[in-house]
Amino acid sequence: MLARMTDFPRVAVLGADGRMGATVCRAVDNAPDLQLVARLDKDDDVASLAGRADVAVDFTVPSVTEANVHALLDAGVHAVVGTTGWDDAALARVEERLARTEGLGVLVAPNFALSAVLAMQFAATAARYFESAEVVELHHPNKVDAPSGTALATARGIAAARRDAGLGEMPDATETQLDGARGAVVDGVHVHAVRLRGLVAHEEVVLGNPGEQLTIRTDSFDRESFMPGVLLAVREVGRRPGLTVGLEHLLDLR
Ligand SMILES: NC(=O)C1=CN([C@@H]2O[C@H](COP(=O)(O)OP(=O)(O)OC[C@H]3O[C@@H](n4cnc5c(N)ncnc54)[C@H](O)[C@@H]3O)[C@@H](O)[C@H]2O)C=CC1
Ligand SMILES: O=C(O)C1=N[C@H](C(=O)O)C[C@H](O)C1
Repeated sequence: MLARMTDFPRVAVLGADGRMGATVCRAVDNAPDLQLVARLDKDDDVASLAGRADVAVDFTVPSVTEANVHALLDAGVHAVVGTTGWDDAALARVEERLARTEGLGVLVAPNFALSAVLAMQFAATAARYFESAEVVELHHPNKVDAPSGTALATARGIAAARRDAGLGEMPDATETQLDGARGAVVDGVHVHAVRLRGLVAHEEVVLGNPGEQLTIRTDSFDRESFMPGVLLAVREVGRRPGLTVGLEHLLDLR
């Protein structure tokens, strides 16, 4: 059965007992135009949502999120996904699955906070003008993946912009190092991950030229920062059949 978005979409949350899932449940509950109809966590059956939910929001763990999306599509439910761990192959499998199902939409976004979406955009815009660019992400110590999905997307955006501009490798004379001292390398961009009690989700992009530096920084001090973006995606996903990657497409930024 295919979900047809009503005026008051019925929303399910996957990962409802988690930090993000619980925050999303509260946000949906408080939204006058949305109905929270199901809170699922591990061991709950996604197939049970068929005919009961129009949209499901997935904030679970990287190891299960793709399977959840396929199960949601089987159940005829649109999906909004914030969970990290998506690579090109996983996205391509979902796109291929969507091509066989008219009318369903999936939106996957590495970050739903406006400041983070803008920071990624600003970093990609600035990248072509600087010799050097590195990404430092800083998160709470309960995070299970490193680097963050946002940092991966930021680094890939910087790398693509540098490639388009014909820039070569960044200057780096390092000959010897302790393992990890220069961070992970994502498409040629160094990415550093800090885990610190007290933090929520933060990222700094530093870009350097001789004699000058540009710093672009985004801070989510509270998970509330992700909620306007999540709710926007919930309201819009049914109007966007197929796969959408990134909240920027709903914000008219690209
Ligand atoms: N895109 C964005 O704006 C944001 C993305 N995230 C990402 O969202 C994900 C969740 O983050 P947190 O809420 O902090 O993690 P968390 O560990 O607090 O919550 C994950 C929840 O998923 C549940 N879960 C595990 N397997 C499941 C399954 N098969 N079905 C249903 N539920 C299952 C767990 O029991 C837990 O309750 C992470 O990948 C994180 O990086 C987090 C914040 C913002
Ligand atoms: O785990 C988190 O907390 C976050 N995860 C996402 C990521 O990995 O980019 C988004 C945000 O940084 C918070």
